Amino acid sequence: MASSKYLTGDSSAIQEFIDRFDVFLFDCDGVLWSGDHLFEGVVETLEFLRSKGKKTIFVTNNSTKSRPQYLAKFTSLGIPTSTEEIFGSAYSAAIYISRILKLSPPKNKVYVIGEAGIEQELRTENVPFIGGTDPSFRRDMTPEDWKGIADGSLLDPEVGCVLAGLDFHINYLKLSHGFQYLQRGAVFLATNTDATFPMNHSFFPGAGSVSLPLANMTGQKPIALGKPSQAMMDAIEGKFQFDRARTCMVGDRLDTDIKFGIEGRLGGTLAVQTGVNKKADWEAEGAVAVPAFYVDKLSDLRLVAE
Ligand SMILES: O=C(O)[C@H](O)[C@H](O)COP(=O)(O)O
Ligand SMILES: [Mg+2]
Repeated sequence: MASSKYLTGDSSAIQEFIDRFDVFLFDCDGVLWSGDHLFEGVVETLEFLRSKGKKTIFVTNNSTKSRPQYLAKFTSLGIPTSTEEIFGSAYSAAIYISRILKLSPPKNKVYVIGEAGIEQELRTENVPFIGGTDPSFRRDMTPEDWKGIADGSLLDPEVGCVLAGLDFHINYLKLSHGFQYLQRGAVFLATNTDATFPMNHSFFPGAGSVSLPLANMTGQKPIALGKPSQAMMDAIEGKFQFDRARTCMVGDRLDTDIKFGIEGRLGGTLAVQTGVNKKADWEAEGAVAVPAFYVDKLSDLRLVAE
C-alpha cells in the first residue's frame, strides 16, 4: 500500500515539498474553513505561497454558492482572491450542461435541487431552469400535488435534465418532482456526491445524501461534475493551462480531493486533518486513496518553512 509523508514540523521536508510545485489546487470546506470559521493561519499561508511565486486556485464541491458569491465569502474572511481563481462544482455543472450536454428544445430546461449557487451559474451560461430556491417548492405536499405530480399536470414538459446539489431545504415535494422527471427520461446530474458536509467542526448531510433518494428510487447513478470527476480537472487545466506534474491538490477528503489529484495524474496530493478524513482513514486497509503528503493543518506549511 502507498505510504504518505508527514510534513508538519519538518522544515526541510516542507521546503522540498513547496519547491516541487508551481500550482496549488485548494479545496475549501475542511481546508480553509469550517462553515464561516476560518482556520488559523490560512491567510498568511496563502500569502507565503504566493510570495514564493506559487499559483493558488480554489476548487470546491460546495454548489450552494456561485463564484461571485464565493468571492464575497473569501473577501469577508480576509482572503485576497478573484473569481478567476475560484472553480466550484456549480460552475462545473453549468458549463457541462451548456457546452457538452447541450439540451435542445423542447426539453432544454433543468430541474434544480439545490441552492442559489447553481441557479446563478446556470444563468451565467444561459441555461433555463426551474425549482432550486423557488419558494413554491419549499412546502408540504397537498392533495393537489399527489394528483398533479402523478398525472403529470403539475410537471413542466420542457424539463430535460435533473441537477442535484447540496440543498438545505430538501423535502418530499422536491424529490417527488425530481423522480417524475427522471422517469420521463431526464438526464440525471449531480454537482457532487459528497456524503457529508463539514460545518462548524461537525458533519451534516452532504450533497450526495441529498440526491441519494433519487438514485435509490430510479436505480440510476447521477453523473457527478465535481471532484473527483476528471471532467472538472480537464476544465480547470483548460482554463489555467498548468503543468500537471508541477501541480498539487490540497484537500481534506480522500474520495473527492485526493482521488481527484491522483486520478488527475497531478505531481502531488496533500491531505490536511482539519476536515473529513484523518491519518487512520488512509492507513486503513482498502483506503479509497492515499495522499502523497499530509499535515495536521494547512498553516503547518508556512510556519516551519520561514
Ligand atoms: O456536501 C457537499 O456539497 C460537500 O460536503 C462540500 O460542499 C464540500 O466542499 P469542498 O470540501 O469540496 O469545498
Ligand atoms: Mg473539503
